[in-house]
Amino acid sequence: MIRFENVTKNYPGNPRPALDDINLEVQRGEFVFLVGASGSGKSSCLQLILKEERPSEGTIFVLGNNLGSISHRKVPFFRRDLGVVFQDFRLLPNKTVFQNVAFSLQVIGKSRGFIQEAVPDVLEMVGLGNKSDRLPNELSGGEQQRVAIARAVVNKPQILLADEPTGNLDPATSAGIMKILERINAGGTTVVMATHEAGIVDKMQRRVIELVDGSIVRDEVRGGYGQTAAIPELTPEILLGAQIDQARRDLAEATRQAEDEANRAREAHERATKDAELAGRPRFGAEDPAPSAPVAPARPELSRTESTDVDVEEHLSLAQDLGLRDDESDGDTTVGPVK
Ligand SMILES: Nc1ncnc2c1ncn2[C@@H]1O[C@H](COP(=O)(O)OP(=O)(O)OP(=O)(O)O)[C@@H](O)[C@H]1O
Repeated sequence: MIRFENVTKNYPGNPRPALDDINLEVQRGEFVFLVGASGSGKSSCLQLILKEERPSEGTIFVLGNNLGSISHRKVPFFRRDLGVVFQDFRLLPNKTVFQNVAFSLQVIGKSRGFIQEAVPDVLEMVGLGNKSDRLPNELSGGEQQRVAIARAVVNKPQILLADEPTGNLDPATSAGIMKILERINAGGTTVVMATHEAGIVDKMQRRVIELVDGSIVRDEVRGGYGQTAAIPELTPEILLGAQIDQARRDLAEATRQAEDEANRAREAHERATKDAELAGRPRFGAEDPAPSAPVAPARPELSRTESTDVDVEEHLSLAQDLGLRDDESDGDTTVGPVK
């Protein structure tokens, strides 16, 4: 169903490969966790499966297609058999729950009748049958993710790719999301999920593929999150702790020096005032204040994120994110099926 043969992925400007000579095979109906520290190559794997990125070396087969042989025009068709779920939901904010799910079917040219039947079914399946008229901002994070899952599976894809789908959710809500993904998998959909969540992986006891620096270091049929995936994330924290301690010491030393300097200046000022008084000279005027400790320069203003209007561009880019539109169709503002 998914096969990587000696796949290496290099990104421009990055001397180390994101994926380094990977070989893996995922069978139909499997539930696979991709685990590993940040930067280990999990998202790159998913992007390669979706043909969002091309391998620098090696060959990838998905659903019997050699991805290197699929032309750009055919990519949207290929992606119809793949559903995608992201950590940040990526819902259209001004569309209702129903419209968000219907969107992915409209994009691929499904009939009105099909949409009217399929959308309520899938919303029922994710437990949102009674919320189809709500807008995304009227839903909890877990509910928004359920809408995103409904949108990903409404067309019954053979493969569901999930990139940190529980990353923004609390443990109880995440457990609900995992139940839905399990149900989708039980219905025959192959699920590949990248995650950092040890608790979920340990509880599910499914296949675990662990990446370290772009290499597969573990591929277990029924595995847990493991120890090594966590070590690279802990190490920087330890280093960070040492750096914070050093920064504190540096700051204390700089403060002490500044105070010494201010004291010396104040003493000199007092001495000079006294000398002037003794010599019968005028005192220092108000326009000649006592030196004070240096003032820290003002911090530069942080730039504010610009708000963007919901418009055609947003719909097009969402269609691209969902793999329903070829991202190289410059100037083409339709999101319908490629003929
Ligand atoms: N578009 C890109 N351009 C350059 N380097 C990239 C790009 N995308 C990813 N990388 C690099 O490739 C490596 C793997 O990144 P990837 O996003 O696949 O890791 P990840 O395991 O999914 O990380 P995370 O858990 O933080 O999402 C990292 O070193 C990353 O900086």
